[in-house]
Order: sequence, then structure tokens, then C-alpha cells
Amino acid sequence: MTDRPGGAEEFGAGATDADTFDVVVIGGGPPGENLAERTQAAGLRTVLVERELVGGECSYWACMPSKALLRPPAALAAARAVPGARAAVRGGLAAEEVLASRDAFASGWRDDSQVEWLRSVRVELVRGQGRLAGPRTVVVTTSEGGERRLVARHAVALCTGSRATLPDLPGMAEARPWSSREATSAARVPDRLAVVGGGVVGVEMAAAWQALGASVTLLARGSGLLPHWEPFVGELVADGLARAGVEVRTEASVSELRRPDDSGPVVLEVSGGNAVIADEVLFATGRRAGTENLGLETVGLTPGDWLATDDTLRVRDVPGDWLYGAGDVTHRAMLTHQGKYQARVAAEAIVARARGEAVDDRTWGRHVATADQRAVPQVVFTDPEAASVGLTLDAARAAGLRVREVDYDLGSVAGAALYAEGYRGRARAVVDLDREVLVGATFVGSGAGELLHAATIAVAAEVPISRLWHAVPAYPTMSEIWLRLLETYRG
Ligand SMILES: Cc1cc2nc3c(=O)[nH]c(=O)nc-3n(C[C@H](O)[C@H](O)[C@H](O)COP(=O)(O)OP(=O)(O)OC[C@H]3O[C@@H](n4cnc5c(N)ncnc54)[C@H](O)[C@@H]3O)c2cc1C
Ligand SMILES: NC(=O)c1ccc[n+]([C@@H]2O[C@H](COP(=O)([O-])OP(=O)(O)OC[C@H]3O[C@@H](n4cnc5c(N)ncnc54)[C@H](O)[C@@H]3O)[C@@H](O)[C@H]2O)c1
Repeated sequence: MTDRPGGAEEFGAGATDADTFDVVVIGGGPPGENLAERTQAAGLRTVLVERELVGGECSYWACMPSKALLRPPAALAAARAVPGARAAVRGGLAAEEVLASRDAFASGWRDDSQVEWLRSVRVELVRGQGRLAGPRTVVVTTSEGGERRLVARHAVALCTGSRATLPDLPGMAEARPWSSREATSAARVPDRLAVVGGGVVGVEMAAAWQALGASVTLLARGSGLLPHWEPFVGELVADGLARAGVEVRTEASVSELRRPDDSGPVVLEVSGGNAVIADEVLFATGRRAGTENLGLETVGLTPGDWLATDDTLRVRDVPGDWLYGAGDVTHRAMLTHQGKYQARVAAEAIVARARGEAVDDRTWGRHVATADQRAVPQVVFTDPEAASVGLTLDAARAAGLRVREVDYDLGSVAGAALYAEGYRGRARAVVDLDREVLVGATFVGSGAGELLHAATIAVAAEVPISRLWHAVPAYPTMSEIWLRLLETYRG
């Protein structure tokens, strides 16, 4: 599969044979790795360009280290919530051990094992900063300082992720704020931590560092936490954080920061409220594309923008079927599992087009990432956990669907009562009344994340409610929430 009409030389002036590949992938996070593995396995010679660590943000500064920080307090809380087991819990969290375990989950910020895996799947690695230099051409400023021009016969895939975005406030530089990187990799527990932002990173990191021993103040500028979720989610998560000792302040906008003494505390001025004094401040205020230096202008796109893709992950407005995107950079659903799904879809689409085979781009077809619009699952690993898939009630209504919400107290099912004394939780199903299928589900409560995949299957497979009725949950598990929701719906 190497010869293609109008091949390498047409696009990559001066390229040597060694620099001509079938597929060039820029960015070695989970989507980039998966895409490269799959195109290579299908017989397309693939090269991966990575400027930092193979494995990307997720492995070293996001999913893995953050969950390594959050699992120990969740385990401790779970044991404390069970009569008879509670007595065996002596003492609190061993912060040093948690940090050491986190370091191990982040592989000590070394990518040797990932590089070894790449070698095992026969994907070539070029270390350096890649950028487009016109159609099908990528120039890499290598780690050694040289330049390498790579030409793609079939496809270039941009899997370059996202970066934390911090607001431009007075005193920001002087304050030396943490971004999600420092929040997931810091070696010491600050006495006082201010967290700005009530989104997913904000609530998870507030929970983690409070459990590790910091006194955390969480400042959210809106009226509640996790604003894109069902309203009860933010309320229950805020309640859980407050119970853990976090000071949660809503309607709190930071206007200015000061750290007059370099080794002293940072002061955050908060509009309409008391100033916050902390030893460190984390800005968990969202992400940006970070595509400024990716050569997008050489193919008619705008540097800095997110990549707009069609459902086969082909970048829009670039002629010739050769430019793809997967992962955060597409802004479709900024989660590792969705990025990997996009990578699987994109790889299959690239292979089909390279072979001249038909592309199945019908909704839910083999070569489209339909789930990005219909069935994105996400778990927030706070205590209580929050888990959702598909549309919230508001989003479903905004999409013009005729829907009904079905709510139930998760704490009242037998499995939850056994799971934890005084279990607090809630569940909501959003039913499309015209098709009688589930279009969204949300669960909040300890261990709720493990309830999610059943809902993801129901939403993605569009299982009729009448058939879901026959999916009997085992007694006494928390999954009995499904029976209660269906009974409530049927009345
Ligand atoms: C604190 C935190 C916790 C998270 N927790 C979860 C979670 O629990 N579950 C979940 O599903 N998601 C989670 N996420 C989101 C998840 O981390 C991202 O969705 C995921 O990392 C996206 O993968 P990606 O490959 O698109 O981007 P990245 O992981 O950012 O990888 C992109 C890679 O491209 C490289 N790169 C960029 N530009 C270039 C270039 N020009 N040349 C060469 N290489 C380049 C970068 O060095 C990087 O290695 C979390 C995010 C954060 C910030
Ligand atoms: N468990 C998980 O799945 C998980 C965990 C962490 C992150 N992530 C992903 O990473 C991405 C980034 O998360 P995030 O929390 O950084 O972004 P986010 O968009 O979820 O939340 C950012 C929050 O910051 C607020 N904000 C923005 N500017 C502000 C300002 N100047 N002052 C105060 N508040 C401000 C926003 O209103 C928003 O509520 C998300 O897409 C998320 O899906 C996932």
C-alpha cells in the first residue's frame, strides 16, 4: 500500500525515501498512539512525532496521576462507611505514600515503557516538534535541533491535545499559579490551596489536595459547581467537598493576585467577597487548542483554532482527504476514551480510503464517531462520584427532543445501603418520549462510576424502554437503580 497516484514527491519537495511514510501522526497522547498502532497494523507505514513524552497529558499530568491521588481517599472513605470495617481504619491518609504511588502511576515522568510498546507495534518514533508545511508534509524540529521533513502518502493526523488556559489577571505572573500539570505532579502538600474554577479539574483537585492535608478553598464564578451537568450533581459534589472540609465559594470571581514575597503566600482578591490567602493557587479554568505553532496556515486553517472535523475525523475545509484530527484538539469531547474512539474511527477511515474501499459514514456506521454527539460517558472521581452519559434534561430540550426526566434516590436501593451507611446519591434518566429510548443518564454517589457503562450501552444502542424492562438487575446490587427508574417511568 505504498504507491499512490501523485505520491510523495508531488507534495514533499526534497524528501528522501526514508522520510516518506503512508501516515504521519503528530502527538503521542492516547489518540495519537492508538491511531498510529492501527494504521501500521493495517499495513500503512506510520510514523509518530512527539515533542515531549509518549503517552501525552493523560499518562503524566491528567487522568492517571489525578486518579492515583483520588483513589486512596475514596478507599478510606468506603471502609469508614461500613459498620464493622470502620473500626479497622486507624489513622488517616499517608500523604507521602499517596504521592509515591502517584509518581509510580505517572511512570516517574519517563516514557520508556510507552516507547517500548511503540517499538513492539512497529510504529516509528520521531522526537521533536512537528508542524505542517503544506499538504501531506510535516516538518519536525527534532530534539537534537535538526529538521526532518516527513511526507505522508495517505494521511497526516493531528493529535496534539490541548493546554490549560489561564485568565489574564493582574498579578498572575507574580502569583506563579499551578495549572493542572502542577496540580497532578506537585511533590509537596501545600498548607493552604486556593482552587479557581468549578469544573471537573477544579472539583477533583480540590478533593485530592484536601484529602492529602491541604486546607482548600474552591472559588467558582458561577452559581454552582459542574455547570454542564444535571443541577443536582453540582449540589451533591459541593456538599461532599464541604463535608471533607473544603471551603466552597460560588459567585466568586478572582479579580487580582499578589505574591509580594516570592517565598510567601499568595493573596487572591475576590469580587464582592473576602480575599483568600493561600500558599499555592491552582487555576482550573479550562483548556485551549494550542495549535498556534502547528503550521495550520500552510493548509488554509487558522493557527490557534480547534480543528473542526467531520464524523470520519477528517479536518473540514482542507481539500484532498488527507488531513485528520483526533483527541482534544478536535474539541469534540475532551476525554481520553473518546479520543481513543476517534482514533479507532479515524484509523479505519484512513485505511478504507487508502485502499479505495467504501467509507461507511451513516450514523453509527463503521467509519464515523457518532457517539461523540450521542453517548459520551464521563466520571468525576470526587466523593460522591458523578457519572453521566448522553444528554442532560436541559440539553435534550435544547436539542428539540420531547423528553421526560425520571429521578430516583440512589441511596434507597438495597445495594447502596449495603455499600455505605447513610449512602447519599441520586439518579436521573432522560427518556425520549417519541422513540421511547434513553437519551441520557446521570448517577451521583459513591461507586456510581461503575453504574455508567450499562447506561452507555442503553443510550448508544438505543435500547427500547420496553426491552430494558427485561434487563433484570441482580439483587442486591446498586444496579437495582435501573429497576427503580423504569418502574418510576412506567408508573
Ligand atoms: C487534570 C486532568 C485530569 C483528567 N482526567 C481525565 C480522566 O479521568 N478521564 C478522561 O477520560 N480524561 C481525563 N482528562 C482529559 C484527558 O487528559 C484528555 O482528554 C487526553 O489527554 C487527550 O488526549 P490527546 O492525545 O488528545 O492530548 P494530550 O494528552 O494533550 O496529548 C497530546 C500530545 O501531543 C504532543 N504534541 C502537541 N503538539 C505537538 C507538536 N507540535 N509536535 C509534537 N508533539 C506535539 C504533546 O506533547 C502530547 O504528548 C483529564 C484532563 C486533565 C487536565
Ligand atoms: N474525570 C474526568 O473525566 C476529567 C477530569 C479532569 C478533566 N477532564 C477534562 O479536562 C477538560 C478540562 O477540565 P477543566 O476543569 O479545566 O475545564 P472545564 O471547562 O470543565 O471547567 C472550567 C471551569 O472554569 C470556569 N472558569 C473559566 N474561566 C474562569 C475564570 N477566569 N475565573 C473563574 N472560573 C473560570 C468555567 O466557568 C468552568 O466552570 C474537561 O473537558 C474535562 O472533560 C476530565
